[in-house]
Amino acid sequence: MSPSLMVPRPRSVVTAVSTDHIQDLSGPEQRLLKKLYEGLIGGQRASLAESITLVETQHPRKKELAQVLLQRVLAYKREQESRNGGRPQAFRVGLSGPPGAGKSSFIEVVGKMLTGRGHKVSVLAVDPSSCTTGGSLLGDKTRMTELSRDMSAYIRPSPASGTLGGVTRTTNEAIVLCEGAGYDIVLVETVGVGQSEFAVADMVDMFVLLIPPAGGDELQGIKRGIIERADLVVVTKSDGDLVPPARRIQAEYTSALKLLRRQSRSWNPKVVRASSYTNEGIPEVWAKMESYRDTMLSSGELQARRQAQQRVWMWSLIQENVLSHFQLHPAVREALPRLEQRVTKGAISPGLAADLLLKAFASS
Ligand SMILES: Nc1nc2c(ncn2[C@@H]2O[C@H](COP(=O)(O)OP(=O)(O)OP(=O)(O)O)[C@@H](O)[C@H]2O)c(=O)[nH]1
Repeated sequence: MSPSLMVPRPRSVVTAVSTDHIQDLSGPEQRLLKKLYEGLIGGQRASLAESITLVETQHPRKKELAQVLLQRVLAYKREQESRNGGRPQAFRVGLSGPPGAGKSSFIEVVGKMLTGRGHKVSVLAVDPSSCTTGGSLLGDKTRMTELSRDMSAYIRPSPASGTLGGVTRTTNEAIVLCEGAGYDIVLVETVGVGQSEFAVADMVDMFVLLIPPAGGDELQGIKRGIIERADLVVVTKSDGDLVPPARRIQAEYTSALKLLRRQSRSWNPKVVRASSYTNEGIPEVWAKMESYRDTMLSSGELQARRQAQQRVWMWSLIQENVLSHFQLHPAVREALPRLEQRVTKGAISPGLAADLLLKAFASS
């Protein structure tokens, strides 16, 4: 993109973030940020919840405040990490699977096991249905009832509205806030619908696919592309009558994974079975996750993955922002309906229309 097409950033954002200060913030704003920051790093759930609400806001000034808060939390996390020899302190795990795969039951038992072992666990949801329909695949029913009562756990439903891009951004930011609040395990849950799985795979250290032990049609919804992204596949509900089909699915996925391109030089994706009802296989699943983390940390791949994710995240923010500036630009808005109509009728080529719109955008 030529420099003339670049969108100037609103000045106030630049000032607020780069100086992190004080002269730009009013007294009440400073007090609010101080209260949130101190509460958050003190591990208070109410402050964490309020901080996540702040990053989810659409309000322009509050968005700026959210960025200031994030900068402070990031600085705090960097300090903590450098004390930890540069190793990330938290482990981010993405969990996905078709509706009814047993995700919430799985997260409930794994989450309880982990808090029982002294971990602090947060669960964030990315629900693409709330973006498109305003309804929700993940949020409507009561899920993870026990874990939600656990003081060492924090469960946050998906933001109720916005584009997938917007939800992705706020989830990325919510991860940072959870880690600042001392949650050492962050689980990001999504359903296997639309692009949300790929978005989640791009924001975590490890991506886990949950597959129910049912054949045929129910598995049709699982995209090949997402299986390639899985570091671990868990065949759920492996109990009672479901053990034989669970074994069969395990064998099928094990051979399917062998044919796929490896994502990591040090880790081979595995397929395991577990039951949230009997708890069988649950400690083993966690042991595999830990072994993944140790392997990827010692090979340096985990750190490299995070660095790459930061870049991807930045570029997707830029794309989203540039596009919305473009769409809101007065000259573009004026020319767009007529040009769109002419393109649809075949009067001019899409390329020419795009050029004209970009010129209109760049010229004023
Ligand atoms: N037999 C058996 N059933 C299970 C197990 N885990 C979950 N289920 C059942 O499977 C159904 C779906 O479980 P959920 O945990 O709600 O699945 P989910 O993937 O979170 O579902 P959505 O919220 O629709 O995305 C429920 O009826 C559960 O009781 C299990 O380990 N064994």
